[in-house]
Amino acid sequence: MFRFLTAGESHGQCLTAIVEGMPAGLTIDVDQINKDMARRQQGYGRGGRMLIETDKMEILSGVRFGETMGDPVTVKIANKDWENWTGRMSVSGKPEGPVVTAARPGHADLTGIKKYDRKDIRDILERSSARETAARVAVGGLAKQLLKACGIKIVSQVTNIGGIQIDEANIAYDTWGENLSELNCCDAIAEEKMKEKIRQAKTDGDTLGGIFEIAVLGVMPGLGSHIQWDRRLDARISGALMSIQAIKGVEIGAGFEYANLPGSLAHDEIFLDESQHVYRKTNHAGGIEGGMSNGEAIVVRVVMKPIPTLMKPLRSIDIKLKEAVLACKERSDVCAVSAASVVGEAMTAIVVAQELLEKFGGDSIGDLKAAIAHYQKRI
Ligand SMILES: Cc1cc2nc3c(=O)[nH]c(=O)nc-3n(C[C@H](O)[C@H](O)[C@H](O)COP(=O)(O)O)c2cc1C
Ligand SMILES: C=C(O[C@@H]1CC(C(=O)O)=C[C@@H](OP(=O)(O)O)[C@H]1O)C(=O)O
Repeated sequence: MFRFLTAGESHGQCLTAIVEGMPAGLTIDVDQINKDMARRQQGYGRGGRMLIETDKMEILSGVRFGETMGDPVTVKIANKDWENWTGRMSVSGKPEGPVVTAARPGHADLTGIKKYDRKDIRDILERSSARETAARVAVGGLAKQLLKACGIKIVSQVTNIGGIQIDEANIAYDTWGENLSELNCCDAIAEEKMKEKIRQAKTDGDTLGGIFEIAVLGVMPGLGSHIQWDRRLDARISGALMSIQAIKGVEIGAGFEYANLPGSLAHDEIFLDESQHVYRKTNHAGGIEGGMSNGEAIVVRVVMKPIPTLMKPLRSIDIKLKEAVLACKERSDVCAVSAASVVGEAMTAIVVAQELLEKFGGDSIGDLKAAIAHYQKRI
C-alpha cells in the first residue's frame, strides 16, 4: 500500500513527508524530481516568496546507493524563508511579532480559528498555505518514477486563466509536460494573452484562477474497480485533485459537457481492427468506464479559484475587535494555476501508483513488472 503524510508550516524550518509502500529496487533520480520542484515554483504571477525559495528535495531514509529498499522514504524540503521567521515561528519561547486578526474571505482563516480555538490567524494560515504542496510534488515525483518504470507517464497543461482559453485544436497530449513555458501552456498565443490578464490583475490588486488538464498516458485497462464505491478510479482521482488548495471542480473526459450530448454522441463506440485489437475512435469517457481505466488516455480537467489574498483587500471582520475591517494583506501570488497543474500531476501520479500496487502488488519492482507483464499477456 502506497501512502504518505506531509508535515510542516509555510514559514517553519522545513516540509517533510513519509512515504510508505515504494517497492524495493527502484532507481530514484532526485534531479528529475527536483525539475518538478522547480516547475511548481515557476509561473507568471507568482509572488515574492518564489524569489526566496529554490526548492530541492532531500531524501533522509529509505534509499541506499540510489535504490529504494522497500523501507519508508522520508523526504525533506527546506524553507529558506524560515531564517526570516525564526522568532515568529519559534517552537518554544514567548510569542513574537504581530498577531493576524483580519480574516481573509476564501482562506481557512475564519473557520480555522474557531475550530482550533486559536487567537492568531497565523496559527491557521501557516498550515493551510499551499506551501505544503511542495512536499506533495516530492512524493508525486517518487510515484512518477515508479510509474515510469511501468511505462506510465503523467502530463499536464494550463488551458484557461481568468477566462483566456487556449485553442483546443492545439491540444496534443504527447507535447504536454515537456512544455517548459512560464504558464505550462502549449498555446503560445493564448499564453501571451494570459500573461497580459495576470499583469492587469496585479495592477488592479486583484487575483485570478483558471483551468488545467491532466493526462495519464500508457495506463493499462483495469486500474480501479466497479465493485465498491471507494474503489472507483474516477472517485479516487477527483478526490485527490480536490484535496489541492483552491481546487473547486474536477471533470473526467467530457465531464459537464455530457449534459449537452445525447447518448448516441456521448459514448465511445468499440471497434476491432484486422488483428482483432480493440480500439476506440473517441475518448469522451476520459479513459475511465465503470470506475476502471479502459486503456485510453485518462483525461481530467481541474478548476482553481482565484487566490484569496488580494492586495486590494475584500471586506471582512477583525476577529479580536469584532468590527468591520479590510482583510489582511499577506505577501501573495496573483495567479498560481501553472503551479497547481504540477501539483495536480503529482496527486494523479500518487493515485495511479496506489492503484497499480493495489492491483499488481509489489514488494519489489521486479515482481511488480512481472505481474504487469503476465496480466498484459492475458488480456
Ligand atoms: C500552488 C498554490 C499557490 C497558492 N498561493 C496562494 C497565495 O499566494 N495566497 C493565497 O491567499 N492563496 C494561495 N493559494 C490558495 C490557498 O492556499 C487556498 O485558497 C486556501 O488554503 C483555502 O483553501 P480552499 O481554497 O481549498 O478552500 C495557493 C494555492 C495553490 C495550489
Ligand atoms: C510558499 C508557497 O506558496 C504560498 C502559498 C500561500 C497560500 O496561502 O496558500 C501564500 C503565500 O505564502 P507566503 O506568504 O509565504 O508568500 C505563497 O507564497 C509555495 O507555493 O511554495
